[in-house]
Amino acid sequence: MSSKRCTVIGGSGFLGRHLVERLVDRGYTVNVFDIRQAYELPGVTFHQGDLCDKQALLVALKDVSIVFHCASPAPGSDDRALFQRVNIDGTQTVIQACHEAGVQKLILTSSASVVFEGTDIKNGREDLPYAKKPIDYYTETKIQQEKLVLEACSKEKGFLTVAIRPHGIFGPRDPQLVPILVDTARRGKMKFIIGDGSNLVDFTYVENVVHGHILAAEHLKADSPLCGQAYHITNDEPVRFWDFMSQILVGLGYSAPRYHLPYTLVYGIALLLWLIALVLRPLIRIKPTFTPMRVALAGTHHYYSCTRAKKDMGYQPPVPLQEAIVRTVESYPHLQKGA
Ligand SMILES: NC(=O)C1=CN([C@@H]2O[C@H](COP(=O)(O)OP(=O)(O)OC[C@H]3O[C@@H](n4cnc5c(N)ncnc54)[C@H](O)[C@@H]3O)[C@@H](O)[C@H]2O)C=CC1
Ligand SMILES: CC(C)=CCC[C@@H](C)[C@H]1CC[C@H]2C3=C(CC[C@]12C)[C@@]1(C)CCC(=O)C[C@@H]1CC3
Repeated sequence: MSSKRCTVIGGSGFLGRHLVERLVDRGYTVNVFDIRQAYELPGVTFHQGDLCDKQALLVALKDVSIVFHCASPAPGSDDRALFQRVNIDGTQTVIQACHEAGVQKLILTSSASVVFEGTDIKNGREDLPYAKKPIDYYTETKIQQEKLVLEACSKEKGFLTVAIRPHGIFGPRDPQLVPILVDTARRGKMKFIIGDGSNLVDFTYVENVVHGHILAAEHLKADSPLCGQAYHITNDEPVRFWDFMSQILVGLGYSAPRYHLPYTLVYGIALLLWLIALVLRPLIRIKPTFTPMRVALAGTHHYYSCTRAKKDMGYQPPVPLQEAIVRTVESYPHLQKGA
């Protein structure tokens, strides 16, 4: 079995597709397994299916030595059953399928949010405890998913696992961050800064996240410290949340937010709106822009140390933040003001 044959589960998604493209550039033979086929690429074989279906997975894992698992329902969904089915039950199925297919390495895309509870994290390391009160169902199931994958690591069985924890991934073709931001600006709701605007956050360029995944796959060996461990992968340049948002907005021709609102006031209003939406749910479905989770993400410090990744796999982010922002803004001409 060639060590350069791999399958990317979730390879049609934002991160997955960037990963697939880079793997192909580096001479890997790549299978994509996803519930949808979003593109075609020479040298890449697509397998359409649900990762909860072991038989479908086994076809895509045949003769493969490395599996990257970066599939998940979108974090914005509030479908608890879907998160449980895909992130927990489905990940168990992925692990079983890897065993049966003789896969040697499993690289999971986890999330730095597994330790975030809505309060400040400054330079957080991987040994922070998992969140006892995760901010949403998505994060709750990402925690369980990471535990499953790391506990499955077994040198005896020749099955090695590692989890990559990125934070705030952005870049070309991202369907979340820039589109949500522009949509909010177009609705005239990007006028306010929550808090004093000094909170630092990690935003990580997608190519740097891809680099971290490939380094992890290539350094994961029976005698390496990576076995069964989690690694933060960020741009290693924490930035003020509101400066980052403003740079993207101004780059696309919109005004930067200017007026400050107290954090506790906005959080309280978001909590009230969330409760109202919950009560009215049997009658009408409302999706407020300002959810408590979003307000917490926009108004607290949450940045992480990637010292462990630097030490164990020689990680350094190849694309600096300013260049990443320019590349990202240029990649969204259709979201420019007036376009
Ligand atoms: N975007 C971000 O800022 C961050 C993302 N992550 C993680 O990175 C990973 C990739 O995220 P994105 O690329 O942003 O998401 P995405 O939504 O663009 O990609 C996810 C892919 O998974 C596929 N998928 C979903 N359910 C599936 C199922 N049952 N069977 C097979 N495929 C399925 C989707 O079709 C999609 O192509 C996820 O695990 C996410 O939790 C972690 C931290 C931050
Ligand atoms: C670092 C990190 C985890 C980023 C995640 C991405 C999203 C959660 C953000 C992308 C756009 C952000 C955004 C807001 C909250 C967080 C995001 C959805 C607001 C809704 C916060 C309140 C506002 O004033 C408007 C913001 C629009 C953009």
